[in-house]
Amino acid sequence: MQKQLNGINIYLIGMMGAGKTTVGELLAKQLGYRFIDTDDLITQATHQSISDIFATEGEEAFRDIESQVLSQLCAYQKFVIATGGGIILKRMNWSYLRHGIIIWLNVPVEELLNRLKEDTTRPLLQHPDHEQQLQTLLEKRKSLYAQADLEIMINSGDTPEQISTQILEKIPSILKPQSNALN
Ligand SMILES: Nc1ncnc2c1ncn2[C@@H]1O[C@H](COP(=O)(O)OP(=O)(O)O)[C@@H](O)[C@H]1O
Ligand SMILES: O=C(O)C1=C[C@@H](OP(=O)(O)O)[C@@H](O)[C@H](O)C1
Ligand SMILES: [Mg+2]
Repeated sequence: MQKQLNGINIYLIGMMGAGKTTVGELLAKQLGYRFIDTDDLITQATHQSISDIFATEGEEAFRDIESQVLSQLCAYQKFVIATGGGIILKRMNWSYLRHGIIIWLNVPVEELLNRLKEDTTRPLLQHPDHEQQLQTLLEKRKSLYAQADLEIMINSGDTPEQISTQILEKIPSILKPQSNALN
């Protein structure tokens, strides 16, 4: 598979709680790729938690930093990149994401809710009604997530290992044949 990928990066997109970070780490191991999470890069670059950035500088400032971090990743190869759930919002980010293979982890709200019920780290989930908040965000974002190269439908009970395997099985179907323009 690595040979077929020819070093191209893999970007995981999807709602908060979709498993981008969890599945991404596994997928990287199976591909012999390195793993990176854009939120981690942002925290390292700013020495602030994501929540603190939202609280002190606001969401727009966070989105600008997120975009800068993403733009720098284009220079690298052989990475599985777990993105933040809102990375699809900025049109400019798609020009960076399109450097790689974009995979949407599509998880139903009830499963997201189940996974995030104890979560206190995500600033956009501080709304008292988590289900309503997730539903509203997903409705706004679904058409953007759907622009991914590959959609992985995930159901409750699907393990990270099963999802990673499913991704590996489906990637060949979206790889463009290597052009043999020189022959
Ligand atoms: N396939 C899965 N099944 C059950 N729980 C999962 C699965 N993938 C991730 N989780 C859990 O869901 C939460 C969010 O996972 P995470 O990888 O941080 O998602 P994201 O990066 O998309 O926000 C974590 O508690 C994680 O352990
Ligand atoms: O959905 C979003 O807008 C966000 C998702 C978070 O990342 P995860 O998707 O890893 O939770 C993080 O980037 C920030 O809280 C904003
Ligand atoms: Mg994450």
